[in-house]
Amino acid sequence: MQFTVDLQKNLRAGDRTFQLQARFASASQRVVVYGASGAGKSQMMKAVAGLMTPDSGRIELAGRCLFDSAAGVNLPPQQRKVAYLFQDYALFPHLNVRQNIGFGLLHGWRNPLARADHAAIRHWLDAFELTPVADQYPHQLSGGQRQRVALARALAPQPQALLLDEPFAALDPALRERMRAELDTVQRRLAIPMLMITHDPEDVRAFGDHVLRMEHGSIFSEEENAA
Ligand SMILES: Nc1ncnc2c1ncn2[C@@H]1O[C@H](COP(=O)(O)OP(=O)(O)OP(=O)(O)O)[C@@H](O)[C@H]1O
Repeated sequence: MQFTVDLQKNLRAGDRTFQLQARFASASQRVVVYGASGAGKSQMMKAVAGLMTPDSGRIELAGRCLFDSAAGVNLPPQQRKVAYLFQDYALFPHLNVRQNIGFGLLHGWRNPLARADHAAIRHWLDAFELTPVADQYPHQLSGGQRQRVALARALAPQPQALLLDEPFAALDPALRERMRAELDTVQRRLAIPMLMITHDPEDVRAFGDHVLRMEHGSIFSEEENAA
């Protein structure tokens, strides 16, 4: 199995409660979970990434246990070896493109400028055609360039899985199509397991080898297509 997720979490905000009961297993490398706003998709992703601790359950990625409440396992996010791409890309505004990509690789560096020309950074700059804008800052980039920087930064530390939260939501339609094609190529080239949450049917069509539907905190299986 590439993904085994079975988690429970009771979320409370004031007198409102939300019960997350996400359960699925997939042998596919491209799993898409879709559902309306508020269905619980982001909370599930946070649990997989280690940014939210479920009340109980078990999470495995490619046979590696990340969380198991019964066994007392709860790996911290940095040990999970997953890349989490947020909707808004969350690039560091005060770091240029080269430094943003290098951040994950050179975690804890004291002087970003001195160490930023690492061979791996050059590789990713090249792979995503970002070399011409390597010294520019996020606010000086187009939406597509920002998305490519975020993807390069996520992939640079060679994660074992890619988690994507509405990765194209902020892009205009033409760019969205291009970036979908780009992600499609990159995922196939690296053969990296990918879990995407979205409410866009086009994402489901493009990446849903295994499609799951989420409603009111629970997951329903839809279909598993040949890769
Ligand atoms: N920290 C929290 N405490 C309590 N409830 C929360 C918390 N975070 C989210 N929720 C609730 O959990 C539910 C699921 O939220 P979540 O962000 O996972 O939905 P989503 O499916 O990702 O929606 P969207 O597509 O809009 O991002 C919502 O009802 C939300 O109000």
